[in-house]
Amino acid sequence: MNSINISAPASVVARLRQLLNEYQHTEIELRARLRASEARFRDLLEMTSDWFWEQDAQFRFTYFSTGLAQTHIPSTELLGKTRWELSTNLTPEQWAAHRAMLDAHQPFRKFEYCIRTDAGEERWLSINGQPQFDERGCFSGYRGAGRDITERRRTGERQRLAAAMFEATRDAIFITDTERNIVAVNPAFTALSGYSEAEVLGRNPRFLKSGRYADAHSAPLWEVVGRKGFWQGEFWNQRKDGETYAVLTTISEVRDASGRPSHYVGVATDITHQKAAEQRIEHLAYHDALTDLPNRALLGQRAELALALTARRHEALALLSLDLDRFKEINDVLSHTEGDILLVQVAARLKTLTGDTDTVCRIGGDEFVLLLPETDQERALRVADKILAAFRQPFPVARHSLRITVSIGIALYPHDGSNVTDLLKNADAALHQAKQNGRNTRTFYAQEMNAAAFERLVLESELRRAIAASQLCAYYQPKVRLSDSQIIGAEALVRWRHPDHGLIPPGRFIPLAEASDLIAELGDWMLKEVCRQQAAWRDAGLPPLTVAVNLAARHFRNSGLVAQIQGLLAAHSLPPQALELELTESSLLEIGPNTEETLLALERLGVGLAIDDFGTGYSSLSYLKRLPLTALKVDQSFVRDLVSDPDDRTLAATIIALGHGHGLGLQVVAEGVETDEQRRILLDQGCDLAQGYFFGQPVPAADFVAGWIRQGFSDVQDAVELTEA
Ligand SMILES: Nc1nc2c(ncn2[C@@H]2O[C@H](COP(=O)(O)O[C@H]3[C@@H](O)[C@H](n4cnc5c(=O)[nH]c(N)nc54)O[C@@H]3COP(=O)(O)O)[C@@H](O)[C@H]2O)c(=O)[nH]1
Repeated sequence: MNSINISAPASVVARLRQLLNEYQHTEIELRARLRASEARFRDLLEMTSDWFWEQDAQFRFTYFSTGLAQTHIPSTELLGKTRWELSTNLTPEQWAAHRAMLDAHQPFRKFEYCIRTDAGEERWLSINGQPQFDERGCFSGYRGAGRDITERRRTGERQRLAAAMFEATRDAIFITDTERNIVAVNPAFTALSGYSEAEVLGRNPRFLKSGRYADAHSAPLWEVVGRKGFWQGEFWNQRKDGETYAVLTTISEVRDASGRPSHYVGVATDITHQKAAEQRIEHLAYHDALTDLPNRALLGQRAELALALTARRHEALALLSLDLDRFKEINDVLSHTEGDILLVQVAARLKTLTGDTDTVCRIGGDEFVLLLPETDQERALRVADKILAAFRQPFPVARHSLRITVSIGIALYPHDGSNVTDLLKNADAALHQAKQNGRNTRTFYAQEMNAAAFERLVLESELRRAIAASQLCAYYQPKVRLSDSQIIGAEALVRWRHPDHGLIPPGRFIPLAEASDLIAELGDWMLKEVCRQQAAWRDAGLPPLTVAVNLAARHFRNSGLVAQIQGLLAAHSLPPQALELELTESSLLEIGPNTEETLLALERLGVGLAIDDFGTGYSSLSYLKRLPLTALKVDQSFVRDLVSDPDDRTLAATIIALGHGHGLGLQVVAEGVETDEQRRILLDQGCDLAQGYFFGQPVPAADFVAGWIRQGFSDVQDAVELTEA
C-alpha cells in the first residue's frame, strides 16, 4: 500500500481498493477453506482405522497419525527409526528388494509384514508409501498410510487351515443347506461312500441309509440339532457298491451373521472296524474261544429268558449237564492239541443232535450244558439217549479213531428247581450220580443227590481232621507167589476209623481226598505208617517183606518225593526193597513226562513201581517202555469173570504176555482173586503173583502177621504181641 502513488487518479485508487478488498475476501475465504480441509483431514485421520505416516529423506519415521494406536504399537517405539530397524518377519532378501525400491524413490503398495512389538505382540501391517520431493524436485522422504491387517491375516489363516482340513481330514465331511441338501463334500466323504461329489450334490444325506437298522434317529436328530446346535450318533450306511459301513456322525448347525441357521455340517468317522472289534469282544465275552459255543455267561442269560417264557406258558424245560468220561486220559496220552480237537468235534456233534431253540454250551474243560426249552422228561430222555448213541461213533482225531463216552445229568423245570442256579446245581448232582453209576449213562436228578453232596462236604472237612486225630489206620492184604502160594509181600490199604460212623472204606473218602489236597497228606501218612510197621516187624524178627503203598499222581509231581522216601527208609533202617509204590494206570498218565525224572530216581534208589488197575486206562506200549516199572497189576475186573468169560481170559492172558514180553520184563500181579479156579487159570497163563480174598482180605497189621505166621513163620510168634501193642 505504501507503493501506491498518491498522485494516481481517484479511479485508479478506487480500483486498487476494490482489488484489495477482493483479495482480502479471497484470502479469508481460502484460509477458511484450508481450515475446513485441515479439519476434515484431521477428522479423517482420527476416525479411520488406518494411520498416516511420514519419513524423512533417511527413511526415519517422523510422524504417525493417531490411527497407529489400534495396533497397540506406541509411536514412540517407532519414531526416529527406519523400518528395517524394527523387529519384523521379513527376510534379508525381502528387505533388500524393498530397500532397492525406496532407494529408487518408487511408490509402493500393500507392503505386508509382521512386526513384533516391544511388548512381544505380533501385528500384521500393510503399508502404502509415496515418495516426496520438495519444490526443487529433491527427494525429501516418504509418506503414506498403514493398515493393521492382523485380524484379516488370522481369518485368512484360519480359512486356509479349515480348507486344508476339509480336504485332508480322514473324516467324511458333508455340508448341507437349510433344506438339508448337500452343497459340499470333502474327498474323504467320496472315498468312504464311493460317490463322487457330483453324484451327491443337491441330495439329502439320508440316501446313504443302509436299512441295516431301523432309522430311528431321523426325527429326534433334527429336533436335537435345532435345540442344542448339534447331534451325535451312529449310522450304518451303504456305500455305492452296496457294502455297509458304520459311522459316528456329528451334525452341527452353522449360523450366519444374523444368527439364523445357514448350513449344517456333518462329520462322519468310519467306525466299521471298531464296531467289528466291539462285536468280536462281545462275542468272546459270551462264547467259548475253542468251540465257539455259548459260555456260562450266555447260558445264564438264555436260561433266564427261557425260564421266564416257560413259566408264563406253564411249560417244562430241561437242563442237561454233560461231562466226557476219562477225557483227561486222552488229553494226557495224546496231547492237549488233540484233546482240543476232540472237544471241537464233540461240540459240533452235540449241535447236530439238538434243535434250533436249544442251546449247547461249553462251560469249561470237558463240561457241556444243554438248555432245552419246551422239554419234558420224555424229550429230555430222548435227547440224552440220542447223545449217548451218537458217542458210540468214534471221533477221528489226528490219525486216531477215538472212542469216548459221556455221562449226563438231567434237571427239569419246574420239578427240580425254579431258577438257573438250582437247575444247574441239580443237573450237576445228577451228573455226579451218572459217573458213580459207571459212566456212559444219563441220570435224572433226585432230591437225595443233594443230600449225598452235602454228606460229601461234611466228610471232606472231617477227613481233614482225621489225619491229625489219628483216625486213619493201615490194613494189609497179602500178595502171594502163584507157583507156591507163599506170601512174598503185602499191599497196604488205608482205613478210616470214624468215631461216629465206624470203619469207613477208602472207596468213600479216597475220591474226596483226590479232589482236594488231602490225598498228598494221606499218602505221606501211609508211607510213614508202613515204614514204621515194617521196622517193627523186622525188629520182631519177621523176614523182610515188600509192602506196596498206593500213591496218587500228585505225589509224583512233588520233586521232594525221592528225598522223603530215602529219609523214611534211613530213619527206620529199611532197605529200599521194603517198599513198592503203586500208581493206577490212569494216574500214571496224569503225572506226565515231567515226572519221569522222579521215577528214574526212585528206580536208582531201588524202590519198586507197580501199575495198578492195569487194562482200564489208555497207556501205550511205548509209554510203558519208557518208564522204570517193576510190576503190572491186572485189574480185578478182568479176573472176576475169568472162569466164565473167554474174552476176559484172553484179556488177562494178553496183559500177562505184555508184562513179560516186549522187553518190559515186569512181574505180573493178578488182583481180586477170589477162587481157586481163578488162581489156577492165572497160574496156567504164567501170572507171577496174586492178591485177593482167596489168599486173604485186607486186615489190620496184627491179623496180617497172624496169617503170615500161620503160613510158616511160627518162630516169630512173639512178634504178634509186639505189633498188637
Ligand atoms: N491213594 C490211595 N488209595 C488207596 C489207599 N488205600 C486204598 N486205596 C484205594 O481205594 C480203593 C478201594 O480200596 P479197598 O476198599 O481197600 O479195596 C481194595 C481191596 O480191599 C479190594 N480187594 C482186594 N482183593 C479183593 C477181592 O478178592 N475181591 C474184591 N471184590 N475186592 C478185593 O481191592 C482194592 C485194592 O485195589 P487196588 O488198590 O487197585 O489193588 C482202591 O482203589 C485202592 O487202591 C491208599 O492208602 N492210598
